[in-house]
Amino acid sequence: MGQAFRKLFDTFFGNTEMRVVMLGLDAAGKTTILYKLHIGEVLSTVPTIGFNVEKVQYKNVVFTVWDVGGQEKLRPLWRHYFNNTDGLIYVVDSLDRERIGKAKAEFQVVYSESVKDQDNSKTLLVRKDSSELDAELGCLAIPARKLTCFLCDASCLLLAEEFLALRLWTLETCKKGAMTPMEVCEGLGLFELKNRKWHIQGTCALRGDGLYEGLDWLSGTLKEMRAAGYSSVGTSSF
Ligand SMILES: Nc1nc2c(ncn2[C@@H]2O[C@H](COP(=O)(O)OP(=O)(O)OP(=O)(O)O)[C@@H](O)[C@H]2O)c(=O)[nH]1
Ligand SMILES: [Mg+2]
Repeated sequence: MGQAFRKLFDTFFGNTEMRVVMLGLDAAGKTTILYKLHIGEVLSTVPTIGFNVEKVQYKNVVFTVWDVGGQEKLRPLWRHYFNNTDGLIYVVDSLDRERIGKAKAEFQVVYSESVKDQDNSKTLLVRKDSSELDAELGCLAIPARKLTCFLCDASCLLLAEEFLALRLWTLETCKKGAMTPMEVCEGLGLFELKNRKWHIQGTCALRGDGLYEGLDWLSGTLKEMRAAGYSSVGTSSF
């Protein structure tokens, strides 16, 4: 009983480690997000060949964030990073309407690989706008295969609330041609995901808007799941 209580206490109040991989098409904004979170600054980036990895402490969670290059020739390697992670941040440029189909196709590959190989992976999706825009949006999703229907319902409710807020927030941005969160969800086929918990979040990596809200949701969800007996951190192959 004492031990069980301790475990529950640690889950909510102790330091927790979480391994997250960040994927998305080239120039989606992954490296910008990584360093905005890591050092609080917007670095001038070049296309990532291989990966960057940094630790990001947020509240009592230490995220190890893997940022993997998104160029076409690097995408076949994504699945290797997806293994043994707690979550996936999938970054989409909300102005890149032309490539939303491509973003979906690549996401589906990662998703089906995770279903095939893993029984404990989750996905977090983030979407951002392009540089011309002031207001920026995001889309983020976390599938988690072991979640119960109750948790799936909970994520739907959360999503609905988020949408209300995001819709207002993004009116101006939408006028400028960016996809709405709903459009990104539909574009990526998120509503078709089965047995996964996911969440949508507006972000602007340049200003940092939405990034910590995304981590907040991610860490809260992870803790919830661990408290429910879900153990997700595997041994990393890196
Ligand atoms: N407006 C805006 N521009 C962004 C945002 N995030 C990144 N950018 C810009 O998008 C461009 C590409 O960003 P990167 O972070 O290098 O993209 P990446 O996803 O790491 O690209 P690869 O390494 O090739 O996979 C840069 O010019 C960034 O300044 C954002 O949230 N808003
Ligand atoms: Mg990069």
